[in-house]
Amino acid sequence: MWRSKFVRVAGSLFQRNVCSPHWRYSSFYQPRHGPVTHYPFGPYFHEKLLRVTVPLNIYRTVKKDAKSIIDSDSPLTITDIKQYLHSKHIRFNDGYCCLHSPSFFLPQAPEGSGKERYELFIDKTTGHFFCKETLVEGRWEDFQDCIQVMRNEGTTSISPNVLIGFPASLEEQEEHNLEMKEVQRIWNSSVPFSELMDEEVQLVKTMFQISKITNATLKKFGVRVFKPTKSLVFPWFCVRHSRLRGIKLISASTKDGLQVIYTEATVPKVSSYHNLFGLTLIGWKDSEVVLTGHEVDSMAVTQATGLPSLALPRGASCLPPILLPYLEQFKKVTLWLGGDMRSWETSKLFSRKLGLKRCHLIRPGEHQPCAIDALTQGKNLAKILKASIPAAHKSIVSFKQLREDVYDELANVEQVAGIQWSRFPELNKLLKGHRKGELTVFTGPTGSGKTTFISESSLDLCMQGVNTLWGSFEINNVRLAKIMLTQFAQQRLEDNLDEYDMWADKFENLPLYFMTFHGQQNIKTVVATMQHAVYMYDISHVVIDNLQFMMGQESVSIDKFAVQDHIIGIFRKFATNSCCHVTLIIHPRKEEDDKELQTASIFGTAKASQEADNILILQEKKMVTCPGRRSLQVAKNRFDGDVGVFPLEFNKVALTFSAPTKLKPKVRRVKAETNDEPKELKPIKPAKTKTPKNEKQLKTKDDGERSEI
Ligand SMILES: Nc1ncnc2c1ncn2[C@@H]1O[C@H](COP(=O)(O)OP(=O)(O)OP(=O)(O)O)[C@@H](O)[C@H]1O
Repeated sequence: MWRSKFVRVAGSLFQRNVCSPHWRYSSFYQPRHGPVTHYPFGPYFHEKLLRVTVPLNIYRTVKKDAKSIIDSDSPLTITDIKQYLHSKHIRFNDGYCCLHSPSFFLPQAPEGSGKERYELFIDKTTGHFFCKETLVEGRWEDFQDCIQVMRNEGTTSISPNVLIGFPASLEEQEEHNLEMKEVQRIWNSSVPFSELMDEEVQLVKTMFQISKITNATLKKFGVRVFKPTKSLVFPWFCVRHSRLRGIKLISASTKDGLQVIYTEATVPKVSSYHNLFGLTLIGWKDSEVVLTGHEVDSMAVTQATGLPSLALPRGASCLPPILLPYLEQFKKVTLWLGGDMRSWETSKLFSRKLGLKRCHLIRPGEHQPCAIDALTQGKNLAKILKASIPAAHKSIVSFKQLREDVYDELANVEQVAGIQWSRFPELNKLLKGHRKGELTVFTGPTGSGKTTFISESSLDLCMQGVNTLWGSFEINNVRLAKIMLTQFAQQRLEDNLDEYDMWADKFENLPLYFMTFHGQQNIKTVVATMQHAVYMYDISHVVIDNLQFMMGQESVSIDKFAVQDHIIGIFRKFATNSCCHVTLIIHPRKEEDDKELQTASIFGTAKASQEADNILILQEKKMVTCPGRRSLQVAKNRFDGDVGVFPLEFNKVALTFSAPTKLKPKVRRVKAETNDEPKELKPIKPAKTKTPKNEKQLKTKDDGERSEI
């Protein structure tokens, strides 16, 4: 569907093709036929990523379209941004994550008058800009457009309404209005603690384990109680206008009359809920902040220490770059995201995003739990904060600096082993868990169900909060999402269409993103997109289906295995540097009818197999007596060396491989010879130049043919 957007700039209407990567001003307008999308998050890669949810933004509309692919271009760098600003004589200060510039959406104070306010923030990584005063935001291209318009008009400022010319669709507007009504309704019917009876206050505090939080603190942070659902209500106020923008509800319920379960809900939905809880209490002179993962932790910190504290909107799961401008004023940021190893790992990653030099980390441990627990246990929070360690590390360290880390690994064996699959306990037994920074190579015969299996296993992790990015080059995103949704609902939704919205609503809230690539792709572009996704959405698991789509088809004379090794090396480096797990699906290089696949069936040389931390093979034949049955072989496991095989049962209705709980399959362990070398690895001579007969015909499944190599 072809749609255009119109932007009203300084009184003129310019047609804008938001799909074009090079669109600038009207004279640069390049019409291009195809679907139109607009993503507000980044200057370059925004059209290569697709989230399941549609973030609602009143200034911008965001459209989902699986086919919105743009040609490759060189990524934006901080040097590009600075050079542009210099060339246009735009003043700026270098901040931690952003460049700060006087906002051209406000009347400009004369240079050197001392009245200039550097309220416009330009993200150093993406070029995305945000004016804290007017709340106008946009892409780097939009920034350049505004400058161009001002130059043409001979003005030094521009109306903030310039970017409001992108109307949201009626449907989105309606959804937004409904959400705001809901926010107001819940807020108006919620009760401040001061209006509750003493017994009620005690009951609520006991239920939410916040007995040590005083009524004064709850009042200061504006927390209320919504009686109909027995929930705590945390407000999201706009800092500028004190307007209510959203709410977070935390409800408590009991399971089996014993265990208390807390559930969280936000309006608007999580993807657009960008509240830094506590922001309204921050003064412009504050130069130090404690960043926590939960609202109650922030309240505990402020109450116990008097220090400003902010809570991230989605806990330790992500730090959306749109929040970074609000953290620029702080010279010291202490990350105290929780009391477990996962929060610790995340705080190390977030400190990279925030600027290592200003970040300090609280190391979780028995004596340093999360802030609310520390308060409840009567610990000295100021002392814990004082013991925080600088995030910046030196290139050379001694064991003295490592000893605490080593102790943590020994004392938290389960957490170090990674996230556990809930649908595949056999994988937990062999691999022990899913860990950040590893490279898993997955193979299996053509059409054996590789995509189906990895789809379910990645969904399993995603449902547990692992931020996941799919690069599906073979089947399009609609088909992939359909498979995942079926696996999520564990039923044939074709026969239960009335349940579609209910499942889709739940599915939409998963931290799941798709690259919009399809067919052959350049590895550099793919990796750059992955890097962007890690920055924007804190992705910790990337699935690539499959490597053959990055191999290129032009030159038949190139040694294909050398290319494959090279690509595996690139993914290895990405996994390590970005602390992100990469699962790479690879077609086997040879399939012989009567033989099981081996590690050597995938790789050209032993070097490539050494790069992988885990090697998984979906075996189709011979492993079990019943023909057509599948089993999963863990052929390499660098974490602890355990390898083995277990049968898989395919459920055609739910498209799942996970066995029903009653019939859990048994794992057959195979002792690995070494940790690093797969058991059945044989030295293989690199293949010569001959291309397998049908390799040249590599096509996407949507081209109507299966990929065969
Ligand atoms: N164990 C199984 N038994 C029968 N059908 C299966 C099984 N696993 C998957 N399928 C079905 O086979 C088809 C192909 O599955 P899938 O695309 O996952 O295979 P693949 O190994 O990724 O294929 P390719 O080698 O072409 O990439 C799908 O329609 C899927 O539902």
